[in-house]
Amino acid sequence: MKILLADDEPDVLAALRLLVKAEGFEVVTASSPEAIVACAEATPLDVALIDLNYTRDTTSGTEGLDVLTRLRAIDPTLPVVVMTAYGRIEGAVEAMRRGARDYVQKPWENTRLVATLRTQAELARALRDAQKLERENTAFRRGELPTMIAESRAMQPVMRLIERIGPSDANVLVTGEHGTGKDVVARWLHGASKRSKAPFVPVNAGGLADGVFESELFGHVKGAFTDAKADRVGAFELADQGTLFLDEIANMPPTQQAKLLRVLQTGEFQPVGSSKVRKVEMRVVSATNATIADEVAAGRFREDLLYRLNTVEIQLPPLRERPEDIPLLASHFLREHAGRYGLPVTRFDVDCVELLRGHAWPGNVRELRHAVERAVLMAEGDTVRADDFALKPKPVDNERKLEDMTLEAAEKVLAERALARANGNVAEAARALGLSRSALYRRLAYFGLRGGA
Ligand SMILES: Nc1ncnc2c1ncn2[C@@H]1O[C@H](COP(=O)(O)OP(=O)(O)OP(=O)(O)O)[C@@H](O)[C@H]1O
Repeated sequence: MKILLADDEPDVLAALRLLVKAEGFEVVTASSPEAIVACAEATPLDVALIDLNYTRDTTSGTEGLDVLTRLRAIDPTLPVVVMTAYGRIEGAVEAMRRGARDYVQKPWENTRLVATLRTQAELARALRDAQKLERENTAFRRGELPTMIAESRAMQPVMRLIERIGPSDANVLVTGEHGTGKDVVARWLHGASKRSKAPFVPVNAGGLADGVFESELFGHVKGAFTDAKADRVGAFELADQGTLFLDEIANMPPTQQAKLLRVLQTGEFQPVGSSKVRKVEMRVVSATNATIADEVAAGRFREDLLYRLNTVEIQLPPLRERPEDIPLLASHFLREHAGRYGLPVTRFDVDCVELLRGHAWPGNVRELRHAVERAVLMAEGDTVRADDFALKPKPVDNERKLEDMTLEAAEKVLAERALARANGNVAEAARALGLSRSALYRRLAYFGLRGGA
């Protein structure tokens, strides 16, 4: 989570920075109204903590209030918390009237300040997600399915399974490493089901603090807790008749697992602070990158909850096990990013395919997507070249690949590596390979390689 801290006193900024960094926030700082605005324009933020007074006008707080108005214009969903000096509550009241989400008085109390910032960031994230969801659900209602490229042999059984169970009501657990496309599969399943006119609601189930979990899933009523300034509809209610997508389920703490299980068993829940029981009906698709059977065996994940979730399990292979999809995915991402940035890039140079297929892709499809995005931005003219990718050769992968090579190809790779290690000195490389210098020269000429000495 990214936070902007703004104050004109360097000591205050330093103390705040230390405090929130230790809590896992990523920090940017500003010490003038202009810098605050510039920062908010340049970086996506989760929350801003701004002082109301700056040197030009140290006590009235009007500079801070102006900044607040400008921040609201840049991004109305950015939660702003204001700081005032002790005893200057009027400024805080006016700031709240102008859209600040909360205020703290100096000297602040660390625990409370951090809790306020975290709550505001999480609530704002939920609001932003809801807006994104609305846009996506409009696409589902039009009958659109997300693009899913899966031509490789390893993906064929997966695709057959997805197509067969898509229209059914079965709960599905999607497993696979980070970035393998679990989210895409969940959306596809929803889009292909009879529920596609009802909402698809994703929840990062593994990333919610206890205080936010219930509010996020079950909603709350106004006044249920200090920050509950209005009623909030939870994910369960939003997903009624549709699909609830629970991501990162293996990271849920035991208390949350128990609460989730209860609702899945009964279909009933109560929003926080309400005594009214709501009843809902939905399909649940969940996802994890952990080996969930191991989590159950280790006692970290409830077996009865797993049975509720994994009526069908879909295992997505990592990208390195489906290299045939790499060129197709790369072309798809090239079109996407060229379109997004309005660039005339239309093709890859031939070397690129070899480069991309040879990379190990520990971050899977997401890493490939980012790599293509960068390359599209770097490309000159209409063609992406191998140099436009910032891919480092992966020694581990080369080792593995030697086994798949013909003897001649492996010999060439070994000669290249020996030369590289000897900084191009043929005599030294020959010694390392156990060849005479002239024998290595002959091999190099044959392979079209050149030694430097
Ligand atoms: N088969 C595919 N065809 C097209 N795009 C894909 C495919 N698989 C993944 N992507 C794209 O790759 C990116 C990562 O995919 P996604 O978010 O679905 O992965 P994930 O497994 O849910 O990741 P994480 O475990 O980190 O949540 C997304 O931008 C997604 O659109």
